[in-house]
Amino acid sequence: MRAIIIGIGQCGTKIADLFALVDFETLAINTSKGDLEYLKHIPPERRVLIGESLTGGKGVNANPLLGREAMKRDLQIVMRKIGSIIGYEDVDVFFLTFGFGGGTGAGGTPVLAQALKEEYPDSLVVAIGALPLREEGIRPTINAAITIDKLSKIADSIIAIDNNKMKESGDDITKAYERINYTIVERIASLLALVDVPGEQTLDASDLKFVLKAFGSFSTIGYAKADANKLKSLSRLIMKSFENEGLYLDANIESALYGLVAIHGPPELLKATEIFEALDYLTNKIRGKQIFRGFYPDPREREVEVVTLLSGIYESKSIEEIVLTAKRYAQSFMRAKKEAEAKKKKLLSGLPDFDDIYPGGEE
Ligand SMILES: Nc1nc2c(ncn2[C@@H]2O[C@H](COP(=O)(O)OP(=O)(O)OP(=O)(O)O)[C@@H](O)[C@H]2O)c(=O)[nH]1
Repeated sequence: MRAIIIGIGQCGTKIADLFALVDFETLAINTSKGDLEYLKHIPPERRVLIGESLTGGKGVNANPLLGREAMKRDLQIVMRKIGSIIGYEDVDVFFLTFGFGGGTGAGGTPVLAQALKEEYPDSLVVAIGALPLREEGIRPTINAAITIDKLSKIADSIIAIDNNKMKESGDDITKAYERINYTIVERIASLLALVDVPGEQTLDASDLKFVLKAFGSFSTIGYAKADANKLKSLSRLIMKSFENEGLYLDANIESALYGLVAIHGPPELLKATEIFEALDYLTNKIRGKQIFRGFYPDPREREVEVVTLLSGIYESKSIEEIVLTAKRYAQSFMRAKKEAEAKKKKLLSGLPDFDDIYPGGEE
């Protein structure tokens, strides 16, 4: 299974940087030179500054029009860089990490996603984006809603992470982002690490690709972990991984089409009856009724870890709130603009031109 992680913008490159720390192939793309320099683990030759002629390397200040233009202008450089990383071996999935609320990520990601789909039609393009916090105001919400709409027509899946759900009250924002990013990478890396690994029942790259090829709908990844000597019920732990508190998006999992569950832990604890009890429950719960499963008994392991990927989700409160707020705002903004234009027109109508008032200059 070959995955390439491409971070776009500040949030996206910080997340990609953590993936680099755990040895994934990564690329960082940003309009801000300073933010690119700040990365710790992605090597300098895997960092691409875009839109320098547009922004002077200073970022786009949450303006997705500039983010889009920056990516368009330097798309050839970006695609050449991606081509040089790929070489001759196929890529199964491109994961694009970004923040939905900013300018570089929100504007640039759909442009890159489209180019990747055209150039690598056999690879999946999966967007992993952080949704803005409510307190950030209306602009990030609008950026997010419009980018969700665009990506839903291009990407195979959108793994949306709701910062509101993941932020704990009292968290300072930098710490909160660090923790959220770490959680995202831990979950996705744990899942990818189990694909193609020999186990009692193995998940392979084609299972994961099947689940992620979900028509531009939403996906979410759940997670639960317990100390082997403290585990009371494995089926309860598995169910916890796809209950609301285990997921990082408010989503109605009953609306999911596909699921994939990977369970890793000491062999004596991976009891088939308990696993099947939980997986039957999940299979009956989701609309698509298809669950892929992988069990990985590992005698060295002292923890039981469950990663659950649910895809084909069309009902999510987190997404609905953003889209409806953006739509309400856009409608009232356009109404206000129309009223202001009508007022201006009324106020200015009936004014003469200069030559109606002043004597002509040709006399
Ligand atoms: N989870 C998470 N979200 C983040 C992080 N940094 C920013 N965000 C969110 O992402 C959005 C801003 O995106 P950024 O990546 O900072 O912006 P950008 O794409 O670099 O675009 P510009 O800064 O406008 O050039 C906001 O809505 C934040 O809530 C982060 O490290 N982790």
